[in-house]
Amino acid sequence: MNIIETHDLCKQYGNALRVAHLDLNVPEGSVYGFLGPNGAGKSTTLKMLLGLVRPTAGDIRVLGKKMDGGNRLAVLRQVGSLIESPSYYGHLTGEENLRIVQTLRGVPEKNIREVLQIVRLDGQRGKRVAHYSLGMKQRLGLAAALLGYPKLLILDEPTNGLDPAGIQEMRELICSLPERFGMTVVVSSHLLSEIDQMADHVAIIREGELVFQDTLEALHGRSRHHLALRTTNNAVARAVLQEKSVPCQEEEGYLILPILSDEIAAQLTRLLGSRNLGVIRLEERQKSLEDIFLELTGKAASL
Ligand SMILES: Nc1ncnc2c1ncn2[C@@H]1O[C@H](COP(=O)(O)OP(=O)(O)OP(=O)(O)O)[C@@H](O)[C@H]1O
Repeated sequence: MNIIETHDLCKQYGNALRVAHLDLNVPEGSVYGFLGPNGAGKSTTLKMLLGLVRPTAGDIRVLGKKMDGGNRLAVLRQVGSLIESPSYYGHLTGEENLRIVQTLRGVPEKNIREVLQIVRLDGQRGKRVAHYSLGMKQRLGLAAALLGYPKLLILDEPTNGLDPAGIQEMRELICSLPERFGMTVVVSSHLLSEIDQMADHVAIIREGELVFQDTLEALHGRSRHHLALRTTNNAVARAVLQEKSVPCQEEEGYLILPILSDEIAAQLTRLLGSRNLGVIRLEERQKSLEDIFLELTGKAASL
């Protein structure tokens, strides 16, 4: 079952279609990484899922219900979110801040202690939030999102601005939520490496359009092995390969071929030698996830 389904979801700002015909399927119990370069439309999409931005066109179903006027509030009661920097009262303690949210949401008081423990802020609960580090503030934001033990958690770039230790901690926390509490987590990022370490399903968007949606495993499956061949005359070598029906394409001075058995590779190098071609390099390569991200989005993975 999919906990979120969108169909033909669009958002237009001025004349520009910033989110274009998105069909998203978020499986229940997954950590669903929503990946794309800056400005690709991630925040706009997540805000539409939460009813904070009105779609120009398309349908959204969350927890099996269509997100329209009648259902919206009932659905959102089962959804927690952290969008942009969390807001808080700096002069109040972490616990006092959570008490305000707890009262507004009408959830049991005992949840405050529990979520403070989950985000490992129980030792700092009496400290004023103005004196919290950025990582602590971010964890407090997550605690507020967790207060009602939502079925679905939507987090927009939750590791933005955190130091490496804070990032690692947030990542571990997010990964643990489906198993510990049966939650589904949608988490956006512009960093492939981050999604690679957190998610089991991935959607990649580019300029508002979905360019990939599948399991993380399927994304890894795209990083195929291949052979790279460099000879003293690639143009002639290419013709020889064609004669032998070996598909190849030229990339930066190398002929790129599919993986061949040792025996066929040996035959091929002998044949090239017999045509007076020297083999300078014959190496096995694998496309990295970064290469795939670049192919899909036109942007480097770390942008
Ligand atoms: N309220 C708005 N009015 C006009 N244009 C907007 C508005 N909100 C977003 N946009 C534009 O829509 C596009 C997508 O923005 P969005 O914030 O959704 O991207 P993003 O993928 O979340 O990027 P980032 O990682 O930088 O936050 C951008 O070109 C942005 O300028």
